[in-house]
Amino acid sequence: MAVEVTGPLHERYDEILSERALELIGLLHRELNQRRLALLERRRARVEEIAAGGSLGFLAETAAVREDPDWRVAAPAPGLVDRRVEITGPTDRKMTINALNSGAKVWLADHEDANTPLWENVVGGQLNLLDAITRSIDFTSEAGKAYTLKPDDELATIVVRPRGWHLPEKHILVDGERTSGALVDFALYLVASGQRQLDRGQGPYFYLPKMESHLEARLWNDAFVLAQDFLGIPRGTIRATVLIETFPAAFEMEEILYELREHSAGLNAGRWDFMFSVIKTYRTRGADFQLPDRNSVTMTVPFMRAYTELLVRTCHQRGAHAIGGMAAFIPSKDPAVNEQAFAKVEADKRREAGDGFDGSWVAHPGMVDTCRRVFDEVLGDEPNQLGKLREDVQVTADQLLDVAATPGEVTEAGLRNNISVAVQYLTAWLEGTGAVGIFNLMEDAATAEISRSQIWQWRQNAVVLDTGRTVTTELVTELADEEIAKLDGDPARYQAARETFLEVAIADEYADFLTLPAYERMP
Ligand SMILES: CC(=O)SCCNC(=O)CCNC(=O)[C@H](O)C(C)(C)COP(=O)(O)OP(=O)(O)OC[C@H]1O[C@@H](n2cnc3c(N)ncnc32)[C@H](O)[C@@H]1OP(=O)(O)O
Ligand SMILES: O=CC(=O)O
Ligand SMILES: [Mg+2]
Repeated sequence: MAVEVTGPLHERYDEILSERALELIGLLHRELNQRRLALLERRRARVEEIAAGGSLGFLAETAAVREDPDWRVAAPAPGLVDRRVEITGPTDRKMTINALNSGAKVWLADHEDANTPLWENVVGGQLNLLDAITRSIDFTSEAGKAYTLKPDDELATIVVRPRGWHLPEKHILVDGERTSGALVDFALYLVASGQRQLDRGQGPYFYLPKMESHLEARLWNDAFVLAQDFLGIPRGTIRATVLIETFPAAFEMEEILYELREHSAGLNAGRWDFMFSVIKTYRTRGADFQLPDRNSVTMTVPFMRAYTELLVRTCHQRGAHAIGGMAAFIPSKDPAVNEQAFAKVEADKRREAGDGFDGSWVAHPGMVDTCRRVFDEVLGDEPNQLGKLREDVQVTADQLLDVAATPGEVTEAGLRNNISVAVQYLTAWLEGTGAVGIFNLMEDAATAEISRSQIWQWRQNAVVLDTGRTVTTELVTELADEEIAKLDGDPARYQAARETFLEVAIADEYADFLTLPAYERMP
């Protein structure tokens, strides 16, 4: 059986779904898919061990990698030396132009947390990237506003984030099997745009999400080697920054860098998925691993400090960039809210720059200047802080695991907020939009995962709220209906999201990712 495309073929889709791209997808699938599925199974086995009383920790079998002082990752590639401000966002046409023009050094072109893997987004996003790279992109809004790219030297470097290892792609089959969304996004970009990026003096660069172990990093590295050999481009051409955004990966940062060292462009502290993963991994272990209301878990609580400090030290010891995470505040039309949002983003970036991060993320073009100004002050004339080795940092496994030291309470307002955010986000996601502003915050797949996972854990732990009510299936269902009634428009619009929400927030069997059942509801 061959490689089959079952999704509709719209105008120009043949430029992305080329024979060569499909051939590469076939090769990657046949060589790597069994390993991918086995690694996903391994994730489940680890959660079961933890549920039975086990614990995460640094690995004995990889001690030699951590103890060898001599290895380093590859030197930074062109366009990735100075990464003081990185903007993230989906790859629709208007946002592609806005992000590239934003003044950020890097644009994380997102096919992951900020994207719904609707077929039209999967292929259409790649077309927009191709047009951006060939400088042929433009856009006119319904109101007649025209968008074009600024001159080359003012544009951000493109770094594409493919889907995580867990998501399938149902519109491309190999030998009758669904393919991996991660490998599809990777291969489509590499074949359509990789050489063009090299011709422009940069390269095919990626951000790799949601990995849980160094073995998953090895799988990516093997995909890179296979793809480079297939295309006849030198090994090490592809570069990848790995998001350390799962609890297990925090114990394998050094090993992840090592596996990818020839292709590595550093690590990023993906705080939102990290928080989701903490809840998910220890969800049945009672109060010691229970977090309070989502909005009260800041980056300065002990386990978050431990994780980010260790990340900077690990990266800089190995010559790799350490990139900070996303403050979810976005500009608001309300001046008081706006002032607070900017103050919070500034404080967040100031902490990161002071800790030694080489740059950080913003969710909105309006935040680029704030982040740049803060990093400018700390970097001076240097493009990064790779020389700041942070030898003062010593982080133990116990510090990484100290979730219990997080202050804060679980309130009914927090529960209602989680319900409303999750339902509103799922509604947008099912309609094809993967990032939205809700209650003055950026919400995406990672933040929605926190909301629904907290509810699952609070119900599991029968938490008593500040109002004296206990979190039960009945209470969550009742509050969901109350919160949906407050939303604008026809309540019928929220029905599919309500059903998906209840499935992922209170069903006895915990769904590994909310996007998995949601994807099955999509065409
Ligand atoms: C946990 C994580 O993984 S974080 C990374 C993943 N998440 C993201 O990337 C989210 C990125 N941010 C966004 O998608 C958006 O900022 C949103 C959805 C939160 C808010 O977007 P909007 O509601 O359009 O905000 P707003 O109306 O203030 O936008 C003003 C302008 O900025 C543009 N804009 C806003 N955010 C972005 C962005 N991230 N990239 C490019 N352009 C952007 C808008 O398109 C709009 O353009 P226009 O004036 O030309 O029409
Ligand atoms: O991808 C980033 C995160 O915080 O999650
Ligand atoms: Mg994430």
